[in-house]
Amino acid sequence: MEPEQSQVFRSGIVALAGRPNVGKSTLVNTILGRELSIVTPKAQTTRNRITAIHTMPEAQLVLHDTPGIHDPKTPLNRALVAIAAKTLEDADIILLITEPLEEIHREDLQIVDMIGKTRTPAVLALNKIDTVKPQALLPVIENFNRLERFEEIVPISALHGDGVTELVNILIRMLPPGPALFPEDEISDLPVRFFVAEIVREQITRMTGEEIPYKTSVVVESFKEESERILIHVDVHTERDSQKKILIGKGGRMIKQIGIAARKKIEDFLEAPVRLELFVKVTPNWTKNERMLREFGYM
Ligand SMILES: Nc1nc2c(ncn2[C@@H]2O[C@H](COP(=O)(O)OP(=O)(O)OP(=O)(O)O)[C@@H](O)[C@H]2O)c(=O)[nH]1
Repeated sequence: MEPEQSQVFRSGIVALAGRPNVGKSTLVNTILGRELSIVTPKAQTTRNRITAIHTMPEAQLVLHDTPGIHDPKTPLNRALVAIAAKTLEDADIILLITEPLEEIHREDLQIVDMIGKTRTPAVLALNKIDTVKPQALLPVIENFNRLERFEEIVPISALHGDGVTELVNILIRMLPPGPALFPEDEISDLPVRFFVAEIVREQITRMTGEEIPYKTSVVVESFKEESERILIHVDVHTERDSQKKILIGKGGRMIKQIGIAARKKIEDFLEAPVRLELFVKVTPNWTKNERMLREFGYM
């Protein structure tokens, strides 16, 4: 007997694209049902490509984060735009996430332009619908429909979960048939080091405000499993002495707080006791220097 359509297992890669703060991390967390990626109210915390894997009985979704599309003036931005273009091209589906604004945001149009240069089918998730009246949605949907780039436009609230199941079902239907790309118990193919760095970054963002996180790069220098606990040595690179001072704080108070909060989260994540050592360093021009961008994994 031929298997029914619904019995065919599907799997593939979904590239998540969207401006900072539209709710990509929140959506990934809602889909996965646990806190895996980093959610903060500050923009651009997900600078590297996060891969999250959601395995269901009938399908496996591999979610790739696409870096924001910036004016490619600096080497860092050029590297990010190149990664973005490749992520979109390599995916099975592009999922653009945005908010219901009266007019389409300029940066969304840039992403739509990039989508047009790929052969990848695209879906639009209109997030944060809990923040607008239902009648405000229709004109927004029409604006995006006119671009003729999206196979589906799905209103959702990533925060409250509305529409997320529908969205996932649409994505599953669009995936090619095929076996799971990753073993079932694997949530992410990114090394633990990456998550450790993201957790430290998140705490820096939470505790220092807008400016500092953009100017820092967090690198896990070593990760040793000892008998009693895991010893982790992390370097936080800043561009200037003034930023280092803010990060360290009066009498070392700031870095201590960041370290304590990050350690707790890392322990929750690894389910093991951790000793976290944070070192703040001044590495001038790290965002401008291509060699260092490569070293830090941005290229
Ligand atoms: N009201 C409302 N707020 C939301 C919704 N989804 C996300 N948010 C909020 O929007 C803010 C940004 O969400 P994130 O998930 O961090 O956004 P992001 O797109 O991953 O941001 P970057 O890491 O900067 O790319 C957070 O304060 C979320 O709580 C939603 O459906 N409704």
